Amino acid sequence: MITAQQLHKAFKTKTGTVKAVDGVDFVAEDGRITGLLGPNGAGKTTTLRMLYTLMKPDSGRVLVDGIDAAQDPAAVRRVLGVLPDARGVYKRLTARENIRYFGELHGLSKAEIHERARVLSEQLDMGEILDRQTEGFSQGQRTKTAIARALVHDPRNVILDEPTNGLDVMTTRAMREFLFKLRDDGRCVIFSSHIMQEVAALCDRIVIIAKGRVVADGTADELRERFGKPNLEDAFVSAIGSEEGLLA
Ligand SMILES: Nc1ncnc2c1ncn2[C@@H]1O[C@H](COP(=O)(O)OP(=O)(O)OP(=O)(O)O)[C@@H](O)[C@H]1O
Repeated sequence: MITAQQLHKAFKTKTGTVKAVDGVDFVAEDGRITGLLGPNGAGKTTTLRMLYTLMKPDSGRVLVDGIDAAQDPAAVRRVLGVLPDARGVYKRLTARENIRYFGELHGLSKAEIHERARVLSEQLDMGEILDRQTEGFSQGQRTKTAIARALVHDPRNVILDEPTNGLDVMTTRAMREFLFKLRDDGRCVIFSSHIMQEVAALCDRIVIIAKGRVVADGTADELRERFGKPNLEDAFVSAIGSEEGLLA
């Protein structure tokens, strides 16, 4: 379970201060897919970066399985798998070597790494690419490698920044199935997207973020009811107060 409590993060730029995240609160439960939905620049990536300990909040608290990320970031990382926005796959290594490297960083044995690579490559349909050097991989192949690498230590919590970004229809469908499987295993899955249809298709719970704040939070049905709209798209427009972000 991942809890974000009153997260704030501002960046100083040459032209002033940008409040990227301005009081974000939500709880992502186990066995659920929680989607952070918001237009470009809403603060999704910054929120996720604080959740996975890459960035310290100016104020507020992150708890992962009850562990305070500020007090014990290493323990948080052990129970977390992360697909960051920059996939960062090592291009001199094969996909399997990328997975192995992360497994070694997590202190897994050779046998454990071998088994996890087998299971993940099967689930992500990576058979043909597993032993290819990743240089020249397509976006989808890089994303799969980065996901397999992120999950090598079988974490209970999974955070994915725009996991279907740039994927074709078939790969997106396969990715959805994969995320459903993670959920059905009882994991806590959080992902971000600016594509409403994507979030609607995948999420049990939707957290709508605009201008660094949570403007609505609930199931698709709850959001439709709350805004008195027949479909999620209209509810989303009402929640964020404009049509920006719909033109995915
Ligand atoms: N390192 C930084 N320095 C300055 N401003 C930043 C930095 N990181 C993020 N921002 C600003 O914070 C705001 C939120 O950015 P963030 O990347 O979190 O949004 P996002 O919701 O993930 O957007 P997108 O859908 O476009 O990826 C934006 O205005 C962005 O320009």
